[in-house]
Amino acid sequence: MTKVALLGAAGQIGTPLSLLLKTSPLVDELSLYDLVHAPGIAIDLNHIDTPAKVSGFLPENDGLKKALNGADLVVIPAGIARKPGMTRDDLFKTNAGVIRDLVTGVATVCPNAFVLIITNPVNSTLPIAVETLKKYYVFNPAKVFGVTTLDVIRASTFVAQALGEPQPQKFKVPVVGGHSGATILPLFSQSEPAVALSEDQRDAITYRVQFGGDEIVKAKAGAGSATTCMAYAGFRFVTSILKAVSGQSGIIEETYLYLPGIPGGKEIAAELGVDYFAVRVEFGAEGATKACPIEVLSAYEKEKLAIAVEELKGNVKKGIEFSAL
Ligand SMILES: NC(=O)C1=CN([C@@H]2O[C@H](COP(=O)(O)OP(=O)(O)OC[C@H]3O[C@@H](n4cnc5c(N)ncnc54)[C@H](O)[C@@H]3O)[C@@H](O)[C@H]2O)C=CC1
Ligand SMILES: O=C([O-])CC(=O)C(=O)O
Repeated sequence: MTKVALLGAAGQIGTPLSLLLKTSPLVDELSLYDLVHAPGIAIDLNHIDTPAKVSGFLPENDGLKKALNGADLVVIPAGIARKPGMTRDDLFKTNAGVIRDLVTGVATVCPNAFVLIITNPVNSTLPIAVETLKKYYVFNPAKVFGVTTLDVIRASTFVAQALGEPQPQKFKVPVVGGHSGATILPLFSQSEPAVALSEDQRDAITYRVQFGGDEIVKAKAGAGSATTCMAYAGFRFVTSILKAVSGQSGIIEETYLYLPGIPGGKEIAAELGVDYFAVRVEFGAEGATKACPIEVLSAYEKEKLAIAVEELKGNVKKGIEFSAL
């Protein structure tokens, strides 16, 4: 029996993600939690003819506790989203406290669950989640992740568009670093299959992956940021983890995590000089089993990597300092 809890379920990501999770054969129970509307969304979803049983909770009457009770995996898109003119870091003031409070719930109710943080700024909210779990002595580095799957999906999509290739999923492009602007680093030199990009194409696609979020924020003109593509990305990551948990081998996804806690991660963190970084990660039944080395970079990528690391250091520090207050 696998129970998934979705916190922030009534939001623009939460709603389509709850639909996708309801259709998953890997999910037996789905609990939805939000400040608003979650019980109604649960009833709505329960009219779908798939086996997963959905329940919905609001904060009153210990709703968070009930939502988390027995959860194997908790996915969190709760908090506020960007409007034009805002950076992801501008969300910190509101979302830092949201993550601390919700993860405190995880630490006390379902401390062994996987925890997937979608809420921005992920570069800082993941360290907050980790520090919160550490306070309760329940942090398991193999199970706590910042969701960066959308960056990977964008890299495949945009490179395929640039090359006029009809099957975007054919391109596996590692994306390392963090999840905002210059901290996002797609490694087109390591694309499989290999891609021959002109310098102009490489620069333009790298920029578009780094700032793809802004493209949507601008186009939505105040109505929010990436939502349906994020629900798709979040579902892909949840599915990969649940497949690995169910015994499937060979599962690899990029994710932003606390590297020193994972086999292979300590070396990468020492080399980079930062403990939190997205890399390709191998998954097994108990979570992350290996952080894959970043491999040989082009001169262009090396330059971008140094910029990403510097910016990330500040983002990580901000999250850790918040948690120390
Ligand atoms: N990691 C990634 O790649 C991406 C992350 N995001 C981030 O995901 C987050 C959610 O985005 P949207 O769904 O578009 O926002 P939204 O505003 O539509 O939904 C957020 C939901 O969270 C709920 N919420 C707020 N505080 C809460 C709390 N303390 N407990 C429970 N629920 C709470 C709200 O009631 C709302 O239903 C944002 O921070 C956004 O920046 C968005 C796209 C991509
Ligand atoms: O840009 C935003 O605020 C939402 C996001 O993280 C993305 O689209 O990658």
